[in-house]
Amino acid sequence: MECQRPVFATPDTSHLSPQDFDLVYEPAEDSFLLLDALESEYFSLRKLRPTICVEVGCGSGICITFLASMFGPGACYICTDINPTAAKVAAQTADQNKVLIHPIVCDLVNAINDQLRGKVDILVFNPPYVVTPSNEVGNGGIEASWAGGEKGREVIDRFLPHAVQLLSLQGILYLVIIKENRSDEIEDKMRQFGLHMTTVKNRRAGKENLYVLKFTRVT
Ligand SMILES: C[S@@+](CC[C@H](N)C(=O)[O-])C[C@H]1O[C@@H](n2cnc3c(N)ncnc32)[C@H](O)[C@@H]1O
Repeated sequence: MECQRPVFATPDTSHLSPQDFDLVYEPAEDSFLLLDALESEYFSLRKLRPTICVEVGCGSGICITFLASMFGPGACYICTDINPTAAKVAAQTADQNKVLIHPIVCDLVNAINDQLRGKVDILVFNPPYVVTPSNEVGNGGIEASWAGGEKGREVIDRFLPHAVQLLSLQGILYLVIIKENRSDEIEDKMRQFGLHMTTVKNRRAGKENLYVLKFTRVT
């Protein structure tokens, strides 16, 4: 008998107000595409028996909360954001949805790099990917949600070498990008680090062509 993939509810963010979303990224098409991708990967991810899941740039906390609902209390759920309000709001989202997460305020994965090297089973990042002038990158606050600099890749390119180091042998990275970020160039970079890339989801949303890329170690 064929086993049906379970459907997971989108985390409840009704506790967040419009004022919260002046300070923290409001879940949008990119966030929901990432949730769809994770849900579609449920069986492959379950096989990993994940023990450590990390989201970089958690914003409202919708994605890490979704992962925590998928895999339950057997794993540890850590998320980071450079925006302190995002870390606070993400903790509230987890509470609202009755899961436990550990938000950390830091640049990318600086605070967990050493302790979690080679230990992360599921790593996700919906990064600031919009093509903007370089001087808009890393300005903090809500602008940090989208400002990606040249080719929209300045934050992504800084993150990729860290991702490679964090992943466990079986670990999987899911990364949201848009067409302008040049998936072919990202694929070349990651191949040099020994990672194989596939596309899990692709959707057009207004002007944006969104992709969820998946990276695994070449065995
Ligand atoms: C596009 S939003 C995604 C938010 C959330 N994950 C979602 O999918 O709705 C990008 C997030 O990355 C965070 N961010 C940007 N630069 C970062 C950095 N250098 N280190 C950690 N987080 C960063 C932003 O503050 C923002 O919350």
